[in-house]
Amino acid sequence: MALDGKVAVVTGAAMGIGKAMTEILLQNGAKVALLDFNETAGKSLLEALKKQYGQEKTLFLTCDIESEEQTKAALQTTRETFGGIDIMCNNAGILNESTWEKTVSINLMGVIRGTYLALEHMSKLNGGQGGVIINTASMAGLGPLPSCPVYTASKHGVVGFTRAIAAASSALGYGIRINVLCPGFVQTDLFSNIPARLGKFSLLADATKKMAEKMETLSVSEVAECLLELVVDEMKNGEAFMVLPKSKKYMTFPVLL
Ligand SMILES: NC(=O)C1=CN([C@@H]2O[C@H](COP(=O)(O)OP(=O)(O)OC[C@H]3O[C@@H](n4cnc5c(N)ncnc54)[C@H](O)[C@@H]3O)[C@@H](O)[C@H]2O)C=CC1
Ligand SMILES: CCCCCC(=O)/C=C/C=C\C/C=C\C/C=C\CCCC(=O)O
Repeated sequence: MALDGKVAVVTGAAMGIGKAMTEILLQNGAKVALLDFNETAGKSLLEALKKQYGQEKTLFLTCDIESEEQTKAALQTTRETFGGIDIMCNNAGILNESTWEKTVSINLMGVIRGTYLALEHMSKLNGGQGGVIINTASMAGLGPLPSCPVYTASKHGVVGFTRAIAAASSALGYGIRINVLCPGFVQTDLFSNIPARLGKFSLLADATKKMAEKMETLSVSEVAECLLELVVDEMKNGEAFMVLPKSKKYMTFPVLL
């Protein structure tokens, strides 16, 4: 898919990986609606992006993806402002093993919500133009991160949901490709204050830091490059793309049928 003139939505766009995704989409000619519940960071980023890319290329919408009403309204406003939605990046996520229900609600339910609401605008069965949806999981969606059982569960959920809805999209003719990104450790706010995020597993903080040192960390722009690959490559549907500093690979899974 060529990005010039296309319309993208990025959740969790104010900081970290979402910010880098927003920037790479803009650099490649897309218009981007930035959704985030951090209004201060979102508005400040918007101001900088408008100076760099022009007034008409971006939009910031305060949106908590836990809220059906706010997410629905944000997608409607994006469509009314830019004329449609071609690319949906369900990226917002948290890591907090203490408030574990919230971790599941944002990381898994937020991705499902964002996908279903985007399909209403994008699916060819609803009169949409088709397009591509990219969900952000993690390497913890492919294997266990012992210090973060609930985060791990939420990310496995994102991988499973994405692969199944991608197969459904293909079988039912939605005209939408749906893929999932699975990065290793990335230098962002989420990857800071680790003991405080782990709750009853804080004793495993040192082991987690050692694991991250051994695997090495990614920059946000390395992850954004992989998002771009999944967006532009028309052959990619239902893929789980594992991204590490020195290697990236499309995962293979057991064939069930
Ligand atoms: N940093 C890392 O090591 C890795 C992160 N990931 C995933 O990448 C995604 C982005 O994470 P980072 O950029 O690292 O985190 P971050 O903490 O730097 O940025 C997350 C952004 O999402 C927003 N956000 C959080 N909850 C939200 C909600 N309910 N509604 C709207 N916005 C919300 C935050 O305000 C923030 O702007 C997450 O899904 C995370 O699980 C995946 C692999 C590794
Ligand atoms: C404090 C931790 C921050 C967590 C952020 C995050 O999502 C990082 C995850 C990094 C690694 C995930 C850990 C375990 C994955 C294990 C195995 C994957 C196996 C893949 C394979 O090749 O089969």
